[in-house]
Amino acid sequence: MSKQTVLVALGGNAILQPKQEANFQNQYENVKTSCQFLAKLVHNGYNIVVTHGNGPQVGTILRQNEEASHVVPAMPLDVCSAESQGFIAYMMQQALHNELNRIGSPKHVVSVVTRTEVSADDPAFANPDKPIGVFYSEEEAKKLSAEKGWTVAEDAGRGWRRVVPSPTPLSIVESASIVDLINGGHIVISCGGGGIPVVKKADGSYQGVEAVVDKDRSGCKLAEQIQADIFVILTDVEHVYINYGKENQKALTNVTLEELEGYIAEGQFSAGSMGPKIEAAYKFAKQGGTAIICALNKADLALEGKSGTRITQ
Ligand SMILES: Nc1ncnc2c1ncn2[C@@H]1O[C@H](COP(=O)(O)OP(=O)(O)O)[C@@H](O)[C@H]1O
Ligand SMILES: NC(=O)OP(=O)(O)O
Repeated sequence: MSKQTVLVALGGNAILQPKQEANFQNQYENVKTSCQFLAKLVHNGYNIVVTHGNGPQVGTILRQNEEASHVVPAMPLDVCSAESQGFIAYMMQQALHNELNRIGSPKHVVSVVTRTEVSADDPAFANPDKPIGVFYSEEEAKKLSAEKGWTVAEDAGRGWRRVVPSPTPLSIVESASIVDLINGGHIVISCGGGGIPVVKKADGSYQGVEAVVDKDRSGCKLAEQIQADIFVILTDVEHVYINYGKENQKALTNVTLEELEGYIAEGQFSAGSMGPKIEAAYKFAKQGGTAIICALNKADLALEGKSGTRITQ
């Protein structure tokens, strides 16, 4: 039987936990731990393509650029996205290579600078809602908004953050090259931070735009374009739950699209946290694939059907 291709989307906690300082050492230590779990999947015989978030990192890079603009020219947000993609991919490439060597499953790990096509007319450009950077109190966030002209918003009950436009991904520009790399036996890290947002002009050329694409939504698009067998969204909870955080909380293990539609209608999944993951998983399953939402440290068990929430038609 040919190997199954799994598109793995790594959540923010896999790189930086909410209360940690965003220094290199903290992020690299987290990435090293995450790569132990990714290496297990490779060892268990899956082809893996890894994508990841960049919200905290792209926000920090943007702020560095803005604060230092009197000394060195500031780069636009799409360039900051590219920087964050390269920085995170470097950590993962290094950590995954080292872990695969350690466990005796050496493989080539390669990262692709990936662009995501979006529409210049996407209504998200007039309605910024993607949180980036660090968390603030409401008071600090409103002060920064007044001083610097930022748009700020409350982020899923966790504090206040700067928000930027997050258009819908239409297509992953490098998907054909990613397929070639998978077929060549490489482990591919791609589409990090949702991909660098670009718009296509009438003459076929692309131009970067200032936005940050949601990594779960672009992960779904990439999974579709590379015809992945399974789309796994790794986060910090073992399952998707109904009545999450309440006394009658219940873990979902296997769920059909019809059941999921009911839960969505009941408002079971918070916008800004579980909501986008459910949206992406639903879309992938609707096309006939298997989507799994599970905890990073149980990814191998989830692929065996022993953990996580599995969404199918
Ligand atoms: N119905 C739900 N089931 C499980 N987790 C939920 C639910 N609703 C909200 N959440 C929250 O979603 C979080 C995962 O989303 P998020 O923090 O955005 O993930 P990541 O940064 O890993 O991409 C969980 O830690 C949990 O607090
Ligand atoms: N781009 C993106 O979705 O990043 P986070 O997952 O870190 O918010």
